[in-house]
Amino acid sequence: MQFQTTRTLILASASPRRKELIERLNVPFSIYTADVDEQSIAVLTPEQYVKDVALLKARAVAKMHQNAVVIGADTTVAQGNTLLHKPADAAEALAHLQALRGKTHHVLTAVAIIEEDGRETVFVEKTAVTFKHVSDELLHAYIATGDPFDKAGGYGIQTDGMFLVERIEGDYLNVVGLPLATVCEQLLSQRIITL
Ligand SMILES: Cc1cn([C@H]2C[C@H](O)[C@@H](COP(=O)(O)OP(=O)(O)OP(=O)(O)O)O2)c(=O)[nH]c1=O
Repeated sequence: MQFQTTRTLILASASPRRKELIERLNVPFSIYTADVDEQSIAVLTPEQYVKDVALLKARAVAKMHQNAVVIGADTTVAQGNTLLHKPADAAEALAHLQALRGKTHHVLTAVAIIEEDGRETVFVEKTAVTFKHVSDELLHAYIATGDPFDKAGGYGIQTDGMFLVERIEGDYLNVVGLPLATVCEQLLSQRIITL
């Protein structure tokens, strides 16, 4: 697909997955990131938390690039009201994956769009993911690949985490880090991109 834009687009993300997905729109964009303190955000509900973090990321970049449309995102894994962030070490990765094993959890990605005039739009997409009843042996082997550590919940559905997944309900790309179809729909509706 080839979309058009006359605006300056910035992706406020260091995630290689988000970069690859935004590239599929075939419009020019740049990447800038700013350090944010995600721990400063209070967790009221998983929905509110991801929205606030996505906004924090987008605002930190928009502050320095006021003539651009800035897109920020945050992906978080929620099991009920418990959030499972990126694991700090192998023990935490194992704890996350054992907690997710044989059950259904939700992956929430919030996308925040800040326009040149400061107008903010934020939305959340939710995908239900059910894990298989996998063995500890498989979990150890998966953790040894190093894949869990830069990913919310400690797995990547698009990488070897695929061996843990029984089924999903909702947008697959939302789990990978950006619900591209909804992002595209939103950018079209705000006339940030056109056909
Ligand atoms: C559950 C899951 C998460 N993830 C990734 C998506 C996100 O990149 C990451 C969650 O961390 P985020 O904090 O959302 O993003 P990030 O730190 O990678 O990048 P930035 O803050 O600069 O935008 O987990 C996968 O790649 N696959 C999966 O299956």
